[in-house]
Amino acid sequence: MQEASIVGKNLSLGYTKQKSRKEILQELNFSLYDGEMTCLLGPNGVGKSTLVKAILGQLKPFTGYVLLNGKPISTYSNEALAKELSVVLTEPFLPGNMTVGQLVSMGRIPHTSWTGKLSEADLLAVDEALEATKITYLKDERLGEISDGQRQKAMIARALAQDGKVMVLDEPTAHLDLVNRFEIMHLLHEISKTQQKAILVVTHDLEIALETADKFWILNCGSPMICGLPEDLVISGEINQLLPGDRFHFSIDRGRIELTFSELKFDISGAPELVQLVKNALKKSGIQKLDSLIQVSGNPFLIEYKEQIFRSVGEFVEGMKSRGC
Ligand SMILES: Nc1ncnc2c1ncn2[C@@H]1O[C@H](COP(=O)(O)OP(=O)(O)OP(=O)(O)O)[C@@H](O)[C@H]1O
Repeated sequence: MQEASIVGKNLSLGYTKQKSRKEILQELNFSLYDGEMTCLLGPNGVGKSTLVKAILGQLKPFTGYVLLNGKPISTYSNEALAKELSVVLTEPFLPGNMTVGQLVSMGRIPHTSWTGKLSEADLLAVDEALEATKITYLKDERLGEISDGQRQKAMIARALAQDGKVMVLDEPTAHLDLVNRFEIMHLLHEISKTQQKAILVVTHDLEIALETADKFWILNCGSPMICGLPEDLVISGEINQLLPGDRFHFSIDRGRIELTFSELKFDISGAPELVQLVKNALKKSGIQKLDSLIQVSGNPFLIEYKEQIFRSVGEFVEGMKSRGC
């Protein structure tokens, strides 16, 4: 039986201004399981940060409750909460002259005595956190003199040193390049497994989340939150709730978001990945209709159309344009 450190029951969340209530999310039910990385996805403004605030005990629900280790989160003191919940927020203020080691040591604050002095156990926890995030070599570097990806890993190391059972990260990969985004998400997934932590990551990176997350929570305006295995949500088509309108869809075959070509009239034969590339190029160049079969083959790549051979997609598109298509 899986253990859930965080449970939400019948939550309705929102904000109160003067005496009027603005309800943002209704009827939320969820469990954040230990040893799993869950990604929270949804369009801008749907209420992801609002839900995170409720999970962190910073926003009182209109109705329902959040349980942390089986106890209402509202019954935890700030100190007790800091021992259970580690948070990595977007763009925190970090003094540039602080070293990575000092930042990670800050994660131990909830555990130190009033003197603030780090014990042997605290120092060990800091070293372990640096090691788990593979940044021991950065310990003495200043935050102002390392890359964004390295700084993000340092923030994760600080959260790890805090040693809460639950880690909540709000867009930890924002502003990072593709490789760093993959690396951070893989790292978080690895930590969830090796340290049996319940990790919640707010992200807009659908494709990387699909590769790395154990569970998805999908928020969409006006519909109930969807919780499930990413793979099941792809198979059921529920993943498409993240792709509003009909311009895009999620392709099961290719495991990625694709343009929907319903308005395009092409008859193309060949390997699906090559067909997709040719369709993309035709669509971008404004060609919507070709009346004969387009045959695409690889090794060597060529396109045959009305008995004419084209050796690249560019050559084909130019050829079609010159025919006035
Ligand atoms: N303090 C606040 N007072 C009143 N309304 C708020 C407050 N904070 C957020 N909102 C509103 O709640 C809604 C959800 O905002 P929230 O920040 O939770 O969305 P989000 O999904 O995290 O968006 P994003 O992806 O852009 O970060 C928005 O309509 C927003 O205007």
